[in-house]
Amino acid sequence: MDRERVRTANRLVVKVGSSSLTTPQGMIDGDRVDALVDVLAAQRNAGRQIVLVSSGAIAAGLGPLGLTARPRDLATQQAAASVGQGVLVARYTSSFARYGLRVGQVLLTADDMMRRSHHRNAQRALAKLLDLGIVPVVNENDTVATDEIRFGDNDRLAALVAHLIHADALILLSDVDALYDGDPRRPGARRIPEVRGPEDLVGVELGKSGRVGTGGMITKVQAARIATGAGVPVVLTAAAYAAQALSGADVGTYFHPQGRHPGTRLLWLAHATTGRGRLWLDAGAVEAIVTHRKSLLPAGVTAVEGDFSAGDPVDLCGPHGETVARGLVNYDAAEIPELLGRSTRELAATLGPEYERELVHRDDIVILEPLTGA
Ligand SMILES: Nc1ncnc2c1ncn2[C@@H]1O[C@H](COP(=O)(O)OP(=O)(O)O)[C@@H](O)[C@H]1O
Ligand SMILES: N[C@@H](CCC(=O)OP(=O)(O)O)C(=O)O
Repeated sequence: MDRERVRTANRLVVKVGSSSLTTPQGMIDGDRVDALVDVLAAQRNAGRQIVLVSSGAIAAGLGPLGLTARPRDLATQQAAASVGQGVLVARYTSSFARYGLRVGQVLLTADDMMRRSHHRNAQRALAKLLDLGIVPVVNENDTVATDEIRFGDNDRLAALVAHLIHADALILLSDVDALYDGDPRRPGARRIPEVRGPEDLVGVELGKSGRVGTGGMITKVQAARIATGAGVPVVLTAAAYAAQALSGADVGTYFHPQGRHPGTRLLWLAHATTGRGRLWLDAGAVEAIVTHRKSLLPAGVTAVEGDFSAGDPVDLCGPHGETVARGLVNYDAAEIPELLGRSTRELAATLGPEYERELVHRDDIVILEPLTGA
C-alpha cells in the first residue's frame, strides 16, 4: 500500500501553515501549537527525525505590534516577522521542552536554496541538528527578504527542504483536511484522496488562501509537485489529522512520488529561482527545446526582456508569451538584441568565435510543466 512509505518514513519534513497556528483574529494560538507538538514530539521520541517548517512569524508579531490584520506593506511585514519569529520559536522551545526535546531555529532565504555553496551549508546544518536529536524549526528569513528574493510561502520552501535533506516524506498541514476538487467551503466539493500526476488535477480549482495564509492551494500543489518529482511522497491534510497522516492512515490527499530524481541544480532552477528576464521563442525553438531537448540558439529567439547578466536564470516563453522553460543564459541582456534571429555560424563569422556558443545550453534548461495537466 502506498501510504506505507509515509508510515515507515524515518526522516520527515512537516510543514504547518499560519492558518493552523492562529486564532480567528490571526494571533498565535498556544493550544494549537501544543497540540501539534504533542504529535511531533511523540514521533521524535519514537525515533523518527522531524524537520518542522513553520509559518506564523508574521501572525505572531501582530499582537505585540498592536496590529489586527496582516500588514500589506513589506516593511511592516518584515517588522512583524522579526518580532513574531522570536515569539514563535520561544513557544516551540517551551512546548517541545515538555517532552525533553530541544529545537533549533533555521531561517532560510531563497538565495540559500539557489546558490550551491549556500545550500550545501544549509544541508550540513540541518543534518547536524538531526544527528544531535534536535528538532529544526525552519522558516523563511522574512525580515531580510524583499519581494524580489522571497519565496513568500513556506509550502515550496518545505518541499525544497525535503529534497535538501533527502526526506522520506513531506507532510503539509493546513486548515483544510485535504485537497478538494473546488473551494471546500462550497457544498458538494469532493475530497481528492490521491494524486498520481498532473492528469488527476485536470479541472481542479486551486483557490487562494482563506485567512492569514499566503499561498492557498496553488503553492501546496506546487510543493507537492516539487517533492514528488524528487521522489518524496506528500500528504496534505489538516493539522488536526497530523497523527493519522504520519501513521499512514487514509486522511487528506496523498501525492504519489514520481520516482524521478532530477539533479538538484535543475530542481532549484525550476522551483527556487524566478526568471530575471524573458526570452521570446518562435514555435520552432519551442519545439526544439521542449520536444527535442536541444540547446536554445539565437536564431529561434525573437525578443528579449529584462536586465540580466550571463549566468542568470531567465524564463523562456513561446510565441504567445506562455512560459515553457527556464534556463541559465550565456549572455548579458544587453548583448542579445544584435544576435536575435541570426545563425551561430554567421555570428561566429562576423563577431568572432566566442559568439558560436548557444544562448542557453540544454544542460541548463528545465522544462516547466503546467500544474494541473493539459
Ligand atoms: N481546491 C481546494 N482544496 C482545498 N482547499 C482550498 C482549495 N482551493 C482553495 N483552498 C483554500 O486554501 C486554504 C489553505 O491555504 P492557506 O490558507 O494558504 O493555508 P496555510 O496557512 O495552511 O498554508 C484553505 O483554507 C482553503 O479554503
Ligand atoms: N514566513 C511567513 C509565512 C508565509 C505564510 O503565511 O505561509 P502559509 O501560512 O504557510 O501560507 C511567516 O512566518 O509569517
